[in-house]
Amino acid sequence: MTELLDDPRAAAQAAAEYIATATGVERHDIALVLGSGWGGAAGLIGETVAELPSSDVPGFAKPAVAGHVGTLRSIKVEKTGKHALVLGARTHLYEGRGVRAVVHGVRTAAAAGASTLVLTNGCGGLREEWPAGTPVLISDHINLTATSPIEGANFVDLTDLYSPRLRALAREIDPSLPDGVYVQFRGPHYETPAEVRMAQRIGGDLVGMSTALEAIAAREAGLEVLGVSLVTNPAAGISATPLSHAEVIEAGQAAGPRISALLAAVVAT
Ligand SMILES: Nc1nc2[nH]c(I)nc2c(=O)[nH]1
Repeated sequence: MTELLDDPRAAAQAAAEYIATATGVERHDIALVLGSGWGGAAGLIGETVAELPSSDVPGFAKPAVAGHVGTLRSIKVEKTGKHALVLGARTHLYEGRGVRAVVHGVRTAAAAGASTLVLTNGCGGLREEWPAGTPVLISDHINLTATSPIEGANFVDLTDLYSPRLRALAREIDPSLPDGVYVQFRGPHYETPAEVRMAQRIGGDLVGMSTALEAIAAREAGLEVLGVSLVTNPAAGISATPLSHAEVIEAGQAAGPRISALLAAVVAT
């Protein structure tokens, strides 16, 4: 049986056409993927024009957990009149749907007309000076997934993949934002303390299970990318006293207003 994603380009086109019809918005200028802890940002970006279950959009996953339906939101940015497409549901590589499914949302955003992509995530922090709740601008990544969304002899350059222009703009809004290198592991297990030490030694500052593959696909599609991580926990072995899950959730929530305001300001520029 042929799968829609057997032809990624056609699948993205079909998804973009579905979104244009379902939302009544012909073209979306900017797309955002909201990771763990970033959900509150959508409400600050502007007025929701339409919201639809991601699972209704061609190529997007059916809800993994019954009742847990991710949504796509079309938001009109007040200040600029631009249209933002907020992808509330992310497919992770560890779900086993393949790398085409992981980057389908990014390719759909490009097909929908976006020229800018904001990728956010929750992640583990490798620096003791970055407690849970610290937002970090991704300056570069290390892809430890051993795969790529790019197929065939298409040797895409990834220099400045995380736009220096957009990072400078974010830092004008919040000068205290540090830069960090994000290391994507496949997951779903967390890293061992030895793997965390390895990630530090090879130049990583953050560890996660998303973002790098999406950013590569975004570059291939010609999108300008801003990546922002929210440290939600010290990575394994970093902190002598591991946070409880409740403390991790609390730290993420406490950071909510600051990171939501940052995203809203970036989108409105
Ligand atoms: N790989 C990895 N992903 C994460 N996501 C979150 I939230 N915390 C972590 C973490 O410590 N490691």
